[in-house]
Amino acid sequence: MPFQSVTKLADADFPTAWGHFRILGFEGVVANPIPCNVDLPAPATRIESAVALVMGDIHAAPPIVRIHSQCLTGDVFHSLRCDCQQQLHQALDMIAAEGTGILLYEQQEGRGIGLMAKLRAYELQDHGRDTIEANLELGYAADCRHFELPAAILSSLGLTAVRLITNNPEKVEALELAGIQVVERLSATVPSAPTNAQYLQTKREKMGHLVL
Ligand SMILES: Nc1nc2c(ncn2[C@@H]2O[C@H](COP(=O)(O)OP(=O)(O)OP(=O)(O)O)[C@@H](O)[C@H]2O)c(=O)[nH]1
Ligand SMILES: [Zn+2]
Repeated sequence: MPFQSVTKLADADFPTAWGHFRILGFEGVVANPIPCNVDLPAPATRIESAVALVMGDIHAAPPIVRIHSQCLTGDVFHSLRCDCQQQLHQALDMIAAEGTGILLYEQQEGRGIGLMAKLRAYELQDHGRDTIEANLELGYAADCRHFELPAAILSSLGLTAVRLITNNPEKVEALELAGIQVVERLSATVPSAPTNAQYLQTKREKMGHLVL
């Protein structure tokens, strides 16, 4: 999906529990976005935003990168329905251990369907649907995300090669397509729990994620 523009809007000091980062804010304008829901009209343009947490010298060698999709329920409320919060913390632990790396936090809540639709999908899952079936029943694609904005941000940071923390082959493909070499894929697998076992099984069996 082509971007009309990708702009860096802010670059500030950012001390955290994991160490010292810079926090960068980016905005991208997408022209003629493909609608994600069959029942909703597509706007002429869509604005996407993402945050980059940058630690250390990211140009000395291909840095560790995590592209993390927003999950309010997991990241903020520590939900046990998914593995997002543990993945977020694991990635920040890995970056802190190396003293360098980038966490891209992109606002594609609920695999791009938005928070309210994700909560409605949870309701359907409570009645037996898996994550994909619930999205489809609400008129959405199984996964509405695309990863052009994170790729464009990495390019704008002057990177041509990274080590990517992910189990999702689509993220690797998206970066490679954008001319960013993924020289290593680092596993984003975290221990499963009874509350997220079916969620992880669907990712593995129906979405092709490399969850061990
Ligand atoms: N639609 C929908 N989205 C969900 C659900 N559970 C979690 N999500 C969203 O899924 C996104 C995370 O995607 P995942 O498929 O778990 O993982 P990934 O980012 O593709 O892959 P990794 O890089 O391996 O973590 C976040 O935006 C969550 O809000 C759900 O039941 N339904
Ligand atoms: Zn989550």
